[in-house]
Amino acid sequence: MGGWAEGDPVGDRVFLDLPAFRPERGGVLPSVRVAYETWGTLAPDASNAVLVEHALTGDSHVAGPAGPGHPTPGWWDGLVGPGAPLDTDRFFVVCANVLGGCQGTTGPSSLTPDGGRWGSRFPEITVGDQVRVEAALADALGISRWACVVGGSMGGMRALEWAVAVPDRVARLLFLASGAVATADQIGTQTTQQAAIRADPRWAGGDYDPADPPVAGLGVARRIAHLTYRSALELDARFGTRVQDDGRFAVASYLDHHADKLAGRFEAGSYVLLTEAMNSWDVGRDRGGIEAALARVTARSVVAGVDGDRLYPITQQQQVADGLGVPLQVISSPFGHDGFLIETRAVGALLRDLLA
Ligand SMILES: CC(=O)SCCNC(=O)CCNC(=O)[C@H](O)C(C)(C)COP(=O)(O)OP(=O)(O)OC[C@H]1O[C@@H](n2cnc3c(N)ncnc32)[C@H](O)[C@@H]1OP(=O)(O)O
Ligand SMILES: N[C@@H](CCO)C(=O)O
Repeated sequence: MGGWAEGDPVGDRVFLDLPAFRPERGGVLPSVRVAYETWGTLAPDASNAVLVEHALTGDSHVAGPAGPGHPTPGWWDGLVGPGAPLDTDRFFVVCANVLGGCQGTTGPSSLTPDGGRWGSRFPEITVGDQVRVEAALADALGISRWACVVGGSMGGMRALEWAVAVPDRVARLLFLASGAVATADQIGTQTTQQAAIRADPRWAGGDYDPADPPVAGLGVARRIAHLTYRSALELDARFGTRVQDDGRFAVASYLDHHADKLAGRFEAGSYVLLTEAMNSWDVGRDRGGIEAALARVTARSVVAGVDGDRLYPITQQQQVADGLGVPLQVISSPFGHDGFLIETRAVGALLRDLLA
């Protein structure tokens, strides 16, 4: 299907410094740094730009190997590159680390002007705030209208917010494995994850020592989250009741592994802040409700979900598809929510159709 290959041109992570930013719920960030990567070449009229929005623990590194500033290989590696669905011979692909994140964009682990870390002083942020920062990035890059905005899960929220907040700036939209508003189930599992982090004494109210972070709490949060990202059937088929030589249930060992990996690459402060932004997500707030908000969208849209997704059930994408007046595309996958990351062939086919 194409995709990034050794030797292909890839953008290094670059930074844009923005002036003071006022989040909608109060407070002020005296400056905001945005870390982003690009692939391909921007057309002289800037008409070929595609914005890719990463999910909760993702970053700007959509494609390419792991490296400095990219703790993991590209999370949609096969989808970006010459001849790939996001064909870098045609498109200029942009992905920025989200406001509040921890892979180069300003977040709770960033330094304040007084030289300390933001920690608990970091203001509450919303998905709308995150998109306003991305709009400033688009302005700086000279992109007045995206050829396409693409996102899954938390990235789907930002993609939809773009298409609703500034419809004239989004020509096409791929909304994947996400919802128009947080559900009680999502808020419940995410606040439980936050509670696990807060219960770690190292959390210190959010002002933890960066040399001794609350990895135990973050690890428990990831275990809970990871269970919601996969399906019960898949886990049972893979691990069943198997006990490893080290005495651990195989599934517990698998979750330990994912907990350790996340704790090694992610900040607990960003985890709490970003899950709270997801908890407050409601595209219809202050817009007369979800239906009225979706009616603002002018982008040619594809809405897709994963059939076994227990976290963002397909009914949530059906609501968005109905509101946008498009058919719902269902990706069949045993993996559940993580299907949006794993089923790149199916996602690629949707992208090719949308961008044809
Ligand atoms: C846009 C974004 O969201 S970006 C962020 C996405 N990336 C991540 O979240 C990174 C964490 N990983 C994941 O969430 C998922 O692994 C995905 C979606 C990326 C990939 O899913 P899959 O390919 O199905 O991988 P899977 O969940 O099976 O995990 C494989 C890992 O588990 C390990 N593993 C499997 N069984 C066991 C076990 N019994 N004990 C310990 N480890 C185990 C494998 O060795 C492998 O380790 P590695 O990733 O260090 O190589
Ligand atoms: N594995 C994804 C799932 C959230 O959508 C992540 O960690 O971002």
